[in-house]
Formats: sequence, structure tokens, C-alpha cells
Amino acid sequence: MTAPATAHGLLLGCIADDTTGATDLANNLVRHGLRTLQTIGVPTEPPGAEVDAVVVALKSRTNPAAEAVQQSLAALAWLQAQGAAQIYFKYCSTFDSTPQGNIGPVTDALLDALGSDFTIACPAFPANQRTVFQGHLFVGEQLLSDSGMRHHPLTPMTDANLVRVLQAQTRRRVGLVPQAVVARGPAAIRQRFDALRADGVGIAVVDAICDDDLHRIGPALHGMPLVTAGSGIAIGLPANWPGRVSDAATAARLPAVHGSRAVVAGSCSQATQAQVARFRASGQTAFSVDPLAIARGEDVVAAALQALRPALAQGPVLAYATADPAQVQAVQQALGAARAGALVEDTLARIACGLVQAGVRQLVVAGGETSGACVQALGLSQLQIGPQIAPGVPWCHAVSPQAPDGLLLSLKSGNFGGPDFFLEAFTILEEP
Ligand SMILES: Nc1ncnc2c1ncn2[C@@H]1O[C@H](COP(=O)(O)OP(=O)(O)OP(=O)(O)O)[C@@H](O)[C@H]1O
Ligand SMILES: O=C(O)[C@@H](O)C(=O)CO
Repeated sequence: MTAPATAHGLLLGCIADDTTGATDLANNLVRHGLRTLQTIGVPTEPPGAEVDAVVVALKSRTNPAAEAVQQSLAALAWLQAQGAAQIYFKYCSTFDSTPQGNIGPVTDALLDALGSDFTIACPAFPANQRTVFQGHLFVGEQLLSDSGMRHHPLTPMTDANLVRVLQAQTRRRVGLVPQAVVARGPAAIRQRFDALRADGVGIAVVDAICDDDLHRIGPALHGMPLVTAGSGIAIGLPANWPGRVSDAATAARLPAVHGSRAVVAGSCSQATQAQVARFRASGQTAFSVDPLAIARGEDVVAAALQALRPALAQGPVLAYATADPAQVQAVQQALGAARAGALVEDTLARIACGLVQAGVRQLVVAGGETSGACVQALGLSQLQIGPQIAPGVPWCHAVSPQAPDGLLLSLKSGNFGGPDFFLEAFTILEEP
């Protein structure tokens, strides 16, 4: 193993279960003053630059649990070799998982490897309308199970009770720190941790309904070997290292990159459906990827590039597989959910590569699995985090073998961003 990389020690070593989730977490860390590097997969070398946090982006959310565990442990080993003082397992703010995992099995494995017997689970991200109250996850005003997440193609979420959802995935006992305790501050939260632990609880779901709650939870996590959460919890952690927090605006500066603009969308979330509809209504060129045509062996990549390339000079173009729940269900019945997902991801990733080869240098990708496939196909190994476009979604800079001069990328979580995100993302690059 390599020697610890950073002269002052890595404060936070993060393991994210998908690519957009990793960017979301890195964005929150940068905005709260930690110099943060995002890697795609587990690196083989120490980070090149002096950083306070590293987010290792995996693509482990929907793999078989044993594979997700293996990838997460490899990331842990690398982060430990860099001297990470605390480990952060980042999953989705909508707790995307199935009764088989992967949140429970990965948490169990990380706790075992760290020799620790206690952690928290908190997907709350109030800036994006994800709140947890009495252990129940809300998306805006709806329970998770009433939200669009009940139709997710890979991880449909039909129960909002996180204690119950997580208990089905872990061999540890799951308990709750209710918001009434969180509201009383870090000392009360720590006391509740101690009481739960004495009771044999290994994972505490922690309520949080606003950013103030996250700032109260942060100090109570100081020194906890493993934190498991969405990206929201990250906003309360940098205050635990007052001497290390730096200027967020400087931390988010990116090199300028000019070139054509494109969007690739594989998310079927409600937010992405609205964004695709708004983009199409704007009159910009859009190509619809039909999963059944891919399965029939048609050359959908060539057709997409033929339709989109000539339009690049007129502004952003869009390739999308985004569809409504009825269409997704029909495709899944015909092909199976996993095969449909894999075929679409592969096709969109090849379209993204073709667009970059055609001169696209500002690229938005919608959907975590889709983003994972695109960054892998583009051969990216790390991302520098830049300015925020919408909560949880920054522009990033990366160098690809296909764009050695650099590329601006925005990896958008499926459910993030307002309806005009696909057009607004490019507009903010024009601001002085
Ligand atoms: N029309 C379609 N029919 C079936 N599956 C599709 C279709 N369009 C996309 N998919 C698949 O649905 C999955 C969507 O997952 P993805 O992670 O990209 O989006 P998301 O879950 O909404 O985003 P996030 O993980 O950021 O919340 C992918 O595997 C994608 O290939
Ligand atoms: O937490 C979220 O909602 C996102 O960062 C995410 O993980 C999307 O895949």
C-alpha cells in the first residue's frame, strides 16, 4: 500500500454508491470549504493534490450485494491507506435500495472492517426537499412511498419507514434518534447514541427536517469512525475541523472549456421527465432512444449521432431514454429490468462518447447509473468540482482520452434540478 497522501492528513474518506451521488456529496463538501477530489472508481495512486476529502465514486447501488460490499471494502482500504480520519458512506437521498441491499450489507461490512459497532443512517437533504421525521422519509410533502420513487426502474421505494426498510437489509439492530432529540442539540444526540448503543442498536436512523438539524447532528458525529448518509449530513461536518475549512468560492473555480453542448438523459425520474419535456418544447434537437430497437439489434448509436451531430452548431442537443412509468414497465416486461437498464446505459454511454468525439465539451448527463456508464466509457478517472448549478449538482472539470484538453461535465441526479435545468446549466457558464 502507498503512504498517506496528504501532508496534513485526509479528514474525510467518502465512498459513494453512484457517480451523481458522489458529485452531490463533493459539491456539498466544497461549498462548505473542504478541498475535495472525486475519483471514478478506486484509484491506484494517492491523490495528486493536497486535499481535505476524497469521494470515491462507485457504481454499486444496484449490483448484487456481495459485489457492492467488495467494491466498498476496496475503496475503504485505499482511503485508509491515505490516512482518512473518518469514513462517509454516501447513498441516495431517497434511500434507493431493495430488501437485499445494498445500504445494509455495505454498512455492515464497513463497520466490521473498521472494528466499529455503531453508526447513523440519514438520507435527509432539506435543500432538495428530502426530510426525515419519526424515521419516515419525505420527498417534498409526500412520503417516499407516495412519491415518484415508487416507480423507479431499478429500486422502487414502496415503504417510507426507514427503520423498517433498513432492518430488512442488515443483521444489526436499527434504532431511531427522533427530531425532538435532534432539536436539543449535539449533547442530547450523543446521549441518545449512547443509550441506543447500550440497548444493542448498531445503526441509528437520525431525523432531520432542516439544515439547522444537520448542523446540530454534525458535531455529534465528531470522531465516529463511519457515517452513512445522503449528502446533506456533509454540511454539518466541516465545522468539526475549524482550522482546515477554506474559502468555498476559490475551491469551486474551474478552467474555462469551450465547445459544443449536449445532454444525455437516462433517468426516468419525475424531475428528468419534466426537464426532457421542457427541452423538447424549446425546439432544440432531441433524439429518443428506444430500448426495444436496441434489443432488436438496430444501430441506435449511429442513428442518434446522425440526427444530433448536424444540430450541434445550433446549441445544446439531447439524447434521452427517459420515459414514463407505463412505457418503462412495457420495456421491462419485454426485456427484464436489468437487461433493459444495461442496454440503455451502454447505448447512452456510446452516444455520449460519439458526441464528445464530435466536439462536445460541455456535457450534462442525467441519472446516476447513466452517469456511471458515461464516465466509464469516457475513460475519466477524476473530477474537479466547480460551481453549483442547482442544489446537489455542480459543473465539474475532467480530462478524457477523447478530450485531452478538458471537458466540462454536469452529472445530474435523476430527481434534482428544476424543469429548465438542461438549458439553465449552460447559461450559468456564460455568466461573468
Ligand atoms: N425507457 C426505459 N426503459 C427501461 N429502462 C430505462 C429506460 N430509460 C432508462 N432506463 C434505465 O433506468 C435506469 C435509470 O437509472 P439512473 O440511475 O440513470 O437514473 P435515476 O435512478 O433516476 O437517477 P439517480 O440514481 O441519480 O437518482 C438506468 O439503468 C437506465 O438505463
Ligand atoms: O442523494 C441523492 O439524491 C443523489 O445524490 C443521488 O444519490 C442520486 O443518484
